[in-house]
Amino acid sequence: MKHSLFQALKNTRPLPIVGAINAYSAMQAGQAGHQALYLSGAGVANASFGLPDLGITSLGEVLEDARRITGACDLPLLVDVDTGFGGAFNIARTVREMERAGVAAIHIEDQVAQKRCGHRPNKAIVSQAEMVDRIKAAVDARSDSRFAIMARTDALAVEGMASAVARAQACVEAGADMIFPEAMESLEQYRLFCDAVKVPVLANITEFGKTPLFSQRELKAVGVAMVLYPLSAFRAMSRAAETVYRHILSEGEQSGLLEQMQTREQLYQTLDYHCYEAKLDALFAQGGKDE
Ligand SMILES: C[C@](O)(C(=O)O)[C@H](CC(=O)O)C(=O)O
Ligand SMILES: [Mg+2]
Repeated sequence: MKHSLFQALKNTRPLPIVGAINAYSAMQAGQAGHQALYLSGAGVANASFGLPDLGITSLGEVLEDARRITGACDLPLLVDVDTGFGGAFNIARTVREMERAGVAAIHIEDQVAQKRCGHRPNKAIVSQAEMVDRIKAAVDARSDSRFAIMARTDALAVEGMASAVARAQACVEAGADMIFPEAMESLEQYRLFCDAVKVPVLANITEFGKTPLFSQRELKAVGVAMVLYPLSAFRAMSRAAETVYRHILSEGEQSGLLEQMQTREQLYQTLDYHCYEAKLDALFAQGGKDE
C-alpha cells in the first residue's frame, strides 16, 4: 500500500471516495484529482462477470480486480469484501490477501452470506455476536496498522435504527476503524451514527437507492467523514456504451458519436503512452549502437 485511507482522511474531510470499475477508470479518477478509490462488490459482479450483486463472486475474483487497480494507481483503495467470503479463517485470509494486494481498506458487512444489494428489500442479517466475530477475525489477521477495517451494518432496514447503532458501537469495540451505516434515509440518521461512534463514518451516496443524494456539504454538517460514490462512473459509462451500440446498429456509422468519445490522444495521455514509446525507441536505438 502506497497511501493509507487514514492519511487521505487527514488531508480531506469529508473525503469523496469514487468507484473505479477497472484499472483505467482508476487512472482517470486519479488524474481528475481524486484522493481515494473504491472497488464495488456490485461493480465486480456486474461489470467483470455479468452477474447480479448477490454474493456470487469469490475472494480470488475480487482480489484480481483489486490487484489490477493497485497495480495501475497509487491512490488508497477501499474494497468491498461483502461478508468476507466465509467463516473466521476465510475472513482472515481475505484480510491478508487484500493487504498483500496493496489494498488500503476493506468493508465487511453483517448480512447473511446470501447477501443482497443494501438498497434492496428482504435483506437478512447475522446476529450482532456473529458480526462482532467477523470484525475480530479481520482485526486479528491484520499485519499492517495502516490497513483500515470498516464495519458495514445493514441493520437499519431489518431491525431499525437502535439496533444499527448498537451494532456499530459493538464493531468499534471489537476493533473496527470505521463505520458504514448502509441505506440511511435521512441526515438525522447520519448525525445519530456520527455522535454514537467516535470513528470515521462513511455515507454511501449510491444513485437510485434508498439514500437521498445528499451533498458533501450536507453530510459534513452532520459529521460524516467519507462520501462514497460506488457506481456513479460505471452507470454513466454503461449508458454511454448502450448509446454507442444502438447508434452503430441503427445508423450504420459512428461519426455522429465522435463528440462523446475520448480521443486517441486523450487515451494516450491517461496511459502516459508517449513515455512508453519514447523508452522503446531509446532501447532500440541503444541496441542498434551496441551491435
Ligand atoms: C456499495 C455497494 O455495496 C457496492 O457493491 O457498490 C452497493 C451499491 C449499490 O448497489 O448501489 C450497495 O449499496 O449495496
Ligand atoms: Mg456491495
